[in-house]
Amino acid sequence: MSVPTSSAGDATGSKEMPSSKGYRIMKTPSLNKGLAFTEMEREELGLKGLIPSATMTLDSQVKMTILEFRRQSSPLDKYVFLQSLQDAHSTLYYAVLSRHTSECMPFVYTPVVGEACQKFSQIYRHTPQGLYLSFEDRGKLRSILDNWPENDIRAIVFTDGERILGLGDQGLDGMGIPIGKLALYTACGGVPPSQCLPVSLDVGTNNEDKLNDPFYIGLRRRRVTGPEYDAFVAEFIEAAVDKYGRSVMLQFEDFGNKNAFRLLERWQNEVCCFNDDIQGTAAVALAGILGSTPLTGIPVEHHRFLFLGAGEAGAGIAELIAYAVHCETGESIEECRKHIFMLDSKGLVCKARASDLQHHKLPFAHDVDHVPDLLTAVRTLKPTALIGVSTLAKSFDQAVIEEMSANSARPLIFALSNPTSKAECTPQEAYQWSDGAAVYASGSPFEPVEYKGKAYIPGQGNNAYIFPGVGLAAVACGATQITDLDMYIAAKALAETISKDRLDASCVYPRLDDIREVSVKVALAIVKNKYATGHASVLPQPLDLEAHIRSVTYEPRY
Ligand SMILES: NC(=O)C1=CN([C@@H]2O[C@H](COP(=O)(O)OP(=O)(O)OC[C@H]3O[C@@H](n4cnc5c(N)ncnc54)[C@H](OP(=O)(O)O)[C@@H]3O)[C@@H](O)[C@H]2O)C=CC1
Ligand SMILES: CC(=O)C(=O)O
Ligand SMILES: [Mg+2]
Repeated sequence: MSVPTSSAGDATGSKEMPSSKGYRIMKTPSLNKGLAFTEMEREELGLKGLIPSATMTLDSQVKMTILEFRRQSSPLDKYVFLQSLQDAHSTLYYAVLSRHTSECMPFVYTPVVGEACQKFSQIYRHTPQGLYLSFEDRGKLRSILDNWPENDIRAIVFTDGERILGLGDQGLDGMGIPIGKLALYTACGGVPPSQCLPVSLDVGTNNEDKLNDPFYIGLRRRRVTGPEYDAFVAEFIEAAVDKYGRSVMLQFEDFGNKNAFRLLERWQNEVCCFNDDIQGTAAVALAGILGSTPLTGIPVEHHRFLFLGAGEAGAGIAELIAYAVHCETGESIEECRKHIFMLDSKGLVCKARASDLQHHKLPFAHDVDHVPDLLTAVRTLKPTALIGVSTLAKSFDQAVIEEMSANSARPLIFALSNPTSKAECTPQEAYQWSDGAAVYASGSPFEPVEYKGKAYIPGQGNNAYIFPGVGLAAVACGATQITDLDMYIAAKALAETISKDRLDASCVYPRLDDIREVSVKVALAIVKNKYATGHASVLPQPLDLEAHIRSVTYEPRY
């Protein structure tokens, strides 16, 4: 990024851009070094007097900042503190996030980003953190992209805010999600922050509280639907590809499921895109299942799966499991789906309901009797793995977990709904009600648990283990397409990173503090596949793919 130049006589009225070069440098987050500017830089760049005389290294700045972060009193204060740091001093922000990933991640991402989205209008800080593309500006999106200060964008996360975590329609306030996800692209995947762009597609909201809130900063109208909605999304995607090129990676995030499946089908073979809630979640869940075999003794093809929730996450995970079993055993996908059952808000998805079911549920509408509730489904179907993607807090109750334990010596209990308040059960509950037998994972982070003198670490089964690696892969090889095979490969690569000591604590995911290395492994697996299948545009193929991937990663340093 270059230093903004002084310009007078524009639409800023009588106000002019500051003429001091040093001031403009310090106000540019990616150029600001704060107290780390050297004496020579202070002289040469006109910074004298703008900074106290002390100097500090990046290491000392990180130490000082993490202490200040810890002094913030509420979770939302911590979120705002980190966002303000990102706005003011981005190298320091990414250094803090990269070196204190497990400590800071809950305040950039789930669960606190959920509260931040609910209150996004209240905590809006008047600095551009991404692009807000309003339906009112349809027809002009391509030129609006030129207002963003960076031109070499490689990764975009975009949402229309309709299904923000398990918190429903947040309208424009859902922008907290793309901002948080892209912060993890950089902190966890090493994708350069200048190449990342968060985007909110503001098509209105059906959230009455937002519509009635005088301080809501989004479009004050009910959601755009139908052909106008599709045309607006298409205008954005085409504008992004036109400006940034065929290999710009577009991540659909937190769309409502009536749009998400259709949009993915429409665009997945045309541009480099994926839907994180459908595909990224699928890969992380499959990784946990593959990684659990040493604990359960059950390979994926011998599990019997029951899902609570048959939406984006549920259908995505179920289809990838079937794909994985098909790849492992050679059985047809249809056969592989027969081991997977789903409940939605109307009970068991089954053949008798076929005429009323959404398209994505039909492959799992088996010829079994309808049951209305989870406990009866567990009793009759006898699953060995229970996966919660329902947004229904506390739905895995004692009776359900006990019944699961009767079916399997080490039942898989994945309570993946976000944020924490929506988790189907806590790890404490899962371990206690299964007498320590459950192999548990959650979508949002939980503290380790001690049960009967043994230490358990609840793994975070969150797509954050996948999308930074997918993004890194796409950027490193200029991917032109992301496929289900990529997600299967990513899941296998992630499963291979689980260490013995994590497994000893019944945990089926690696340490979050190791995520940079994990993302390189995920990226390497995908990049190999992209070259093998002709979906890489960085040519000729680098000889050493891992070295190439590492060479494109960003390190926060001055
Ligand atoms: N851990 C992770 O990485 C991820 C977690 N998630 C979480 O998963 C949850 C679901 O997300 P997503 O699939 O995208 O959302 P969707 O809206 O697409 O699907 C939600 C599903 O839950 C079902 N459901 C709702 N209420 C009940 C109920 N009372 N009983 C049974 N089923 C119910 C819905 O039923 P119906 O179809 O009848 O409406 C629907 O099938 C969210 O909390 C989200 O945060 C999502 C992505 C990633
Ligand atoms: C993690 C995530 O993508 C979600 O809960 O929507
Ligand atoms: Mg999501």
